[in-house]
Amino acid sequence: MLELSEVEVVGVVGAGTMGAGIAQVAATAGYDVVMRDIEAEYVENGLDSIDSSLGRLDAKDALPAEPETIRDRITGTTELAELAAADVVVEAAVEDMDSKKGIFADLDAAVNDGVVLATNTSTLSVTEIASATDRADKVIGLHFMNPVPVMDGVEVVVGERTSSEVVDFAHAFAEDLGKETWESDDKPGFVTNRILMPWINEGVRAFDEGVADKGDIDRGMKLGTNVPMGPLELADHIGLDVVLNASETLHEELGDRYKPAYLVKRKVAAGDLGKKTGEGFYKYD
Ligand SMILES: NC(=O)c1ccc[n+]([C@@H]2O[C@H](COP(=O)([O-])OP(=O)(O)OC[C@H]3O[C@@H](n4cnc5c(N)ncnc54)[C@H](O)[C@@H]3O)[C@@H](O)[C@H]2O)c1
Repeated sequence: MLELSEVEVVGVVGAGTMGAGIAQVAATAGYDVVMRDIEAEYVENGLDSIDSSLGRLDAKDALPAEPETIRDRITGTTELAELAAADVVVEAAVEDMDSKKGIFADLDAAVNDGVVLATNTSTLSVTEIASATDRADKVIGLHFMNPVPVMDGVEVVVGERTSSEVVDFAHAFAEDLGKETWESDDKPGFVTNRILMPWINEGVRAFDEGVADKGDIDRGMKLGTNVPMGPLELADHIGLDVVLNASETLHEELGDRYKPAYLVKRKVAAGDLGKKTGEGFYKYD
């Protein structure tokens, strides 16, 4: 299934922040979507967040169809077997190698031979994930950015065995979802997180070492380098647990310049994970 014109059904694994976003943009582009999570409650939460997001976009006249029409294209399920209908699958489950390998082995058995299996991993090796399947040539990274319906970019990550046809297909598919793409080799952190994680950790260390107040660090980077969020704000937005996990993976692979900042570890230990828990470097209502 390497012709985009033959793709009718998009499978999505995981109905969390990213899975729900990917399901939403695929349905908005006109595809039927099967979104699978492990518990009915997680599926429902994912569908609720899609409803809210579609409602917000509709209020801004930013949808190509009625929100109900788009929403009706999405089927939520806990059944792996329902993914058998998919012509391409994007996995957006937990960032853990053993889990991803288990999911890819299951997908490999569940879907047709020609189906491309993409992972939304932020930092894990696409090649290693692909090794859990008998179709490593059809496994690729499609690294969507958060929030998926809002962010324009998708990083296409090429594994050791990914075929050039699958790379072309991945770019075309992401573009059809309204995204612009860039390509990265399968090296730790790809382009984005390899550069972003040390930037965030350095911002946290600068704060910890008293270089400036946290507000001044964020304002300095925004006004000084034209980024929309400074490092501490962005860390809160991403989730400090996610930043720590990504930094630890990169540290393991790339050495000491990727060492997570101490304050990130301490905040995660305290349960202050950023926006999602109401407190990180800043407090949220
Ligand atoms: N959140 C971000 O900013 C962001 C950005 C880019 C990439 N990513 C990557 O996307 C992936 C998902 O991240 P997220 O933030 O959406 O996580 P999340 O925790 O919000 O959602 C993950 C979902 O996957 C489900 N899940 C776990 N095992 C599963 C299985 N076997 N089958 C089906 N569903 C399963 C969980 O129940 C959960 O609902 C991760 O690999 C992450 O690194 C996240």
